[in-house]
Amino acid sequence: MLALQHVTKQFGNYTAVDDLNIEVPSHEMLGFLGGNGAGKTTTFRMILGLLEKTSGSITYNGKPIDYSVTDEIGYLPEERGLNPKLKVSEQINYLGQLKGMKRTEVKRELNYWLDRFEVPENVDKKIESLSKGNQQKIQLIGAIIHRPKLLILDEPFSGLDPVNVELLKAAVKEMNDNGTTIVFSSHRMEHVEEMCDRVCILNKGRTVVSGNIKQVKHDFARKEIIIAGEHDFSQLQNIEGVISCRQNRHDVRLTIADQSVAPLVFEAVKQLGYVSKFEVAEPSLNDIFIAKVGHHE
Ligand SMILES: Nc1ncnc2c1ncn2[C@@H]1O[C@H](COP(=O)(O)OP(=O)(O)OP(=O)(O)O)[C@@H](O)[C@H]1O
Repeated sequence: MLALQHVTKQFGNYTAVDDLNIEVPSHEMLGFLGGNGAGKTTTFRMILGLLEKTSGSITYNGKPIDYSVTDEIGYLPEERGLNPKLKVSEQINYLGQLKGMKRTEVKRELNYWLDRFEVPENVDKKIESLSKGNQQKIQLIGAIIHRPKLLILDEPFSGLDPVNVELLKAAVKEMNDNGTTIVFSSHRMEHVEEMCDRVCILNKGRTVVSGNIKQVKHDFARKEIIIAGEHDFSQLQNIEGVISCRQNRHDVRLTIADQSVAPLVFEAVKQLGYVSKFEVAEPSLNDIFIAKVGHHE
């Protein structure tokens, strides 16, 4: 279990992370969301001991994180740090040996991941000759080469095309299925929604939402109603408790203040006539993010 209790980080008078509490049980995956400057990278750096916290406690399996456990941890930093002049095999060998691996082990793992990421031909190429997306694959391989028990990924899927996003997501999911505890930051709500058990949303250093994603959605009072039919539904937005009404190409989506508004909307829709769909759905993480943070950059 990774546990952060009352963690605060101040840079001078500026509080970048404010009284943060997070628990990630072993084998679970936490999605760490927040706008630009919310404090995600600062939190990761404190977990890894790269940055001193101002106050609070950070423990992994009940103990402070120090050099005795760093070999169990993998980290994909936001500022990618590969040496452009090295060959892929040299770079990964260097990182693997820092984690105490033998050359033969590194070679076996590297070949496995290069195959998984569909770039086995890159093994002897210089990093600087690879595309940005392929460099990112190598950087991720560097973070997971030693099969860490705890994996911290700062924006692992940013800047990738959709095919490569899927490849890297599948790898991260595989690590989690094999028992690795994972924390990753993202600006993409749907990645977190799809992959994680838990979520923590930060806004200006403070937690605005935290917990099991199903529970967070359940507890969030607002719901979404999806209606499909051939009528003009615009009058529905006049019903008390309807917060917004969006007409999409194939359906209409209403945000309602809480579940009790749904029967009122249903009665009004019945008056209009036949509809092919009427569904009361849990809000998406995107809805929750926008409601709690106020915008989505
Ligand atoms: N070394 C530093 N000195 C002073 N302020 C800093 C330092 N590092 C970060 N900050 C500030 O702390 C705040 C949080 O930054 P951080 O990089 O943790 O945000 P983030 O959530 O990772 O943002 P992004 O999504 O844009 O990467 C920002 O206002 C940033 O300017």
